[in-house]
Amino acid sequence: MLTREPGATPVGKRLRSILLDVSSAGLSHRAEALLYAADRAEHVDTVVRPALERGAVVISDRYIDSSVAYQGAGRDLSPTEIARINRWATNGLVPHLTVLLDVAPETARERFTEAPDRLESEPAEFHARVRAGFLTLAAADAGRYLVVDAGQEAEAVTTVIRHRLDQVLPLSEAEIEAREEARRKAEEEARRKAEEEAARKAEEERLERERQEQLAKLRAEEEERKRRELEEAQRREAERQAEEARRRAEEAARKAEEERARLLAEEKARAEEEARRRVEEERRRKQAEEEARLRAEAEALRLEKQHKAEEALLRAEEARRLAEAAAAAAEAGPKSSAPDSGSRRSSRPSPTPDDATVPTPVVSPENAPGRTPGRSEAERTAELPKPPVPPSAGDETAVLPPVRPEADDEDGRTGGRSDAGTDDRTEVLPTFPPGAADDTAVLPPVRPGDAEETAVLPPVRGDGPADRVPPGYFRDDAPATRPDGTDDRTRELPQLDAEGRPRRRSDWAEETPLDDLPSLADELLGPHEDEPDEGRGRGGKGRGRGR
Ligand SMILES: Nc1ncnc2c1ncn2[C@@H]1O[C@H](COP(=O)(O)OP(=O)(O)OP(=O)(O)O)[C@@H](O)[C@H]1O
Ligand SMILES: Cc1cn([C@H]2C[C@H](O)[C@@H](COP(=O)(O)O)O2)c(=O)[nH]c1=O
Repeated sequence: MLTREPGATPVGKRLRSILLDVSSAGLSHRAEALLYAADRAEHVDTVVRPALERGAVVISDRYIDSSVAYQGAGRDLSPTEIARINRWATNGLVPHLTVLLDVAPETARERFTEAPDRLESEPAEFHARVRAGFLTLAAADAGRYLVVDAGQEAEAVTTVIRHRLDQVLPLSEAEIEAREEARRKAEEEARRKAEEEAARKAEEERLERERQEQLAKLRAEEEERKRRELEEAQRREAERQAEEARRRAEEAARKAEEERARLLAEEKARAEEEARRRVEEERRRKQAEEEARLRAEAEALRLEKQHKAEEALLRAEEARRLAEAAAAAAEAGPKSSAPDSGSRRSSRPSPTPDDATVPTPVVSPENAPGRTPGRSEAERTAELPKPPVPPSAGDETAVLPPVRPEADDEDGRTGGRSDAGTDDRTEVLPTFPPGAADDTAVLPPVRPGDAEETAVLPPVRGDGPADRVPPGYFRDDAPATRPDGTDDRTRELPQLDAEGRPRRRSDWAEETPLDDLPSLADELLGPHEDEPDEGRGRGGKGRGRGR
């Protein structure tokens, strides 16, 4: 039970007013002390004791110690007398615990909420003695006092006081029930918290499991993704390697094909080159054979012509001798020699004494001795009838002396004889007069069908024996210039067309190695001294004239 002094009872209320009202100023200290004791006696008797008897815990705001401090220490009264009066007034009721809230008088004055009453209006020294009186009482009986610093926070003051009361005061049923309820609540709270904690932990564990499972799933997915990426990379690498291998194989095949093609091309080129070489060798072989054949033919022809020329010369020489013999016989006795001469040349007129030589037999294609059907015109004109030649005449005409220029006579003929003897005369051939040379150099055109006529040349009449042989027996000294300007003077007659113009040499008439062969005159008379060696190739025919 909470109660207070002065004023807890009706009498105490009226006493409080008397005591605290400032209008009571001047109240004697003993009256004041007795009034506070009277209030207390009434209070204990009517309030405290009844409460204590009911078993209540009575907490009273102020009691006997306030009178000892204020009226004993503060005033000029004896604290012991104040204490004895109050023990008497309360019949010796002493509290179990007295809590002294100690605070400085200045602090207490600052906490005033109302106008200070008559005691609060006392000076500071009064309040200082009151404070000292309390502390002395507390110090005198420390077991019953609890001195609390009231200058601290109110909650702190409360805690200190409650703590001390819990040690002194027994628990009430309500307090015991409250404590049991609190314990149950605490246990329930603890169980709830434990369950919540368990649930939280379970949830956390579940979440952790889920998180771990999610992590594991993510790791698995990541590993699967990496595995697939690795497989994809490996697949791509395998494809790349396969593609690379295929490309290399294709490249190798291409190179092999190129190498094969190159080898085939080389083989083909070699074969073609070999074929060309063989063809060329065959052509050269055939050409060599042809050239050999042509050389053989030319050599045979040359030998044949040489032989024929020698025979013709021998016959001419023999004819000349016969003519000279006939002339001598005629001078000696024309009638005796005439028959012999006439018997030989019954079909021809006898030569006159003025003739330098015997009449040259006219050679025609029909009566040309040794004529071979199918020969060319040139060949036919070169062949002369063979006059009778003594067996020994060939030896005499085989070696002819050189012709000396001074032997030529005024007419340009080479009828002079050398001092070497009779054989030399056969070396000196008559020079055709300008007119005669023209007759033989420019022949009438050869027409088809009358080719035989061009072969019958008119006899050349001159002073020398050679003038009496038909053209063709000996080569003309005068150059027979061809219409085309070439200087073929012996082997070929000029070829003229119907109008008398030189016939163009046919395209097919290619030059042959025979062109470079020495002519018959070359063989018989030797090379021309005034011609350069390099000119003897192509212009070999007809050289040696004028010798
Ligand atoms: N520890 C404290 N800290 C601050 N303020 C306090 C404290 N204790 C009390 N007070 C205030 O001081 C004033 C006086 O307090 P309180 O009434 O308890 O003193 P009292 O001495 O019992 O007064 P009264 O003589 O009128 O009974 C009140 O307003 C109260 O709130
Ligand atoms: C009990 C008692 C009190 N007093 C004084 C102390 C105070 O100033 C007042 C009481 O006022 P409160 O506000 O109730 O504290 O009275 C005293 O002088 N003697 C006493 O015995």
